[in-house]
Amino acid sequence: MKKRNIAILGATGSIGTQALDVVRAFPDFLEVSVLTASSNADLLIAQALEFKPAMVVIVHESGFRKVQDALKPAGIKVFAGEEALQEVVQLPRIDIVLNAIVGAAGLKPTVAAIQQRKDIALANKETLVVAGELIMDLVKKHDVSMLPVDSEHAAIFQCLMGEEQNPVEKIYLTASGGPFRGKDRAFLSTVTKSQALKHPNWVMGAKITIDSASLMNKGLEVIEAKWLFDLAAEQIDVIVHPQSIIHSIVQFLDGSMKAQMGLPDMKLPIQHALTYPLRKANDFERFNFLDYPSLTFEQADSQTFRNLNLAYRALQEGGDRPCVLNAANEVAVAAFLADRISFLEMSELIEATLRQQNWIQKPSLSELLAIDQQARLVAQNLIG
Ligand SMILES: NC(=O)C1=CN([C@@H]2O[C@H](COP(=O)(O)OP(=O)(O)OC[C@H]3O[C@@H](n4cnc5c(N)ncnc54)[C@H](OP(=O)(O)O)[C@@H]3O)[C@@H](O)[C@H]2O)C=CC1
Ligand SMILES: CC(=O)[C@@H](O)[C@H](O)COP(=O)(O)O
Ligand SMILES: [Mn+2]
Repeated sequence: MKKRNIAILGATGSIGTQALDVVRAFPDFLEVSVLTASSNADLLIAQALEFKPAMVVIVHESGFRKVQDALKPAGIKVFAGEEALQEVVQLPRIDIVLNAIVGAAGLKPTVAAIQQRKDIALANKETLVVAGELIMDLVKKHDVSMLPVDSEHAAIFQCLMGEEQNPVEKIYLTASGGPFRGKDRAFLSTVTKSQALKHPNWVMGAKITIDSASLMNKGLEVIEAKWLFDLAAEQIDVIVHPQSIIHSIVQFLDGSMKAQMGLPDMKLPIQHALTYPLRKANDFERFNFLDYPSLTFEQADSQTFRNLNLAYRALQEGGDRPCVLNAANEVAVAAFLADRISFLEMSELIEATLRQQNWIQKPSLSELLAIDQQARLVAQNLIG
């Protein structure tokens, strides 16, 4: 069987390193041609020496010399800078681009990859939050596959397989509830970043872990689902499921529901996207029902965790609102991680940024990129 050639953007992160575990599990099927990192030169060098890609990118110029010195003798081309991300995805031999960059920085490489007719394995949910309508139009225009890696969306995608003739009544995105599930606002007013960084079920990068704690992750996922599956906001519901075993659910017009389940292990959705439509045998740990005698469900507490409703509102208002929401959230999370604002101040900052930004109804890609930058400045100025 012909090998599948992949580019991994954000190879040094949580998704990127797990994607390389998946590649290690299928050496006869998957091969890596591009690896990228932002600044982690040492890990990028180690990965490149193991996987022998044709090209690597280190976004921060400061790491270029070190990476170049280490990889040039191995014949690996090294590039630096943000623009290089859009160039390396164009390598003709690449079949599929796994975008595991964090934040809106993932948007331009996704666009470049689609324009070069590469299939996309998308972990970078911010791509669809910022520019979902434009991205899905490009996917159609260039006739590429958009394969979700985010666990909930990978679950919905799998539930929809074989159901092409059957409209969806609604979907339920499951949410763990994060480390502060059941807590009130008085409790949240004093939480620290080390508490917020302890996700109950998943080990992930810092930004998404804070988003999970604030329920913004689920808000971003509602927007991501809208564009991936062409649904109305009213068709997307969130249900808290603290065990993170059921990864999401589709309900059809007859009331019947399909759910996808498995251990909380991102290697499963990553493998699904990289080997689609094949399900290849692996030796990853299997789920044991007796380890989980009870799977439970609760209503999301959107009074305490305001981000979920902010995301629904941004989706319903449309236009540039999800882009502004995302930019303000990225600034808020970075400020919380830098101990500059408190946990609850994150939602306040996002609300204030949304209030201060003008509303554009049908922004182009270049307008969205400009709005993203403006919203970041507004949010940063609000922090002071
Ligand atoms: N982790 C998970 O389990 C899940 C993650 N996701 C989504 O996947 C994406 C990646 O998440 P995760 O792996 O946790 O994040 P990490 O922070 O662990 O990794 C991010 C990766 O992107 C690189 N990077 C960071 N900033 C930039 C930038 N401005 N330009 C280019 N590259 C950059 C990092 O490089 P360096 O290491 O050098 O800093 C790193 O390789 C996010 O959108 C997240 O929401 C979705 C579902 C689950
Ligand atoms: C693994 C994954 O897909 C994450 O997005 C996860 O869902 C985060 O957990 P929460 O349900 O707590 O947001
Ligand atoms: Mn998810």
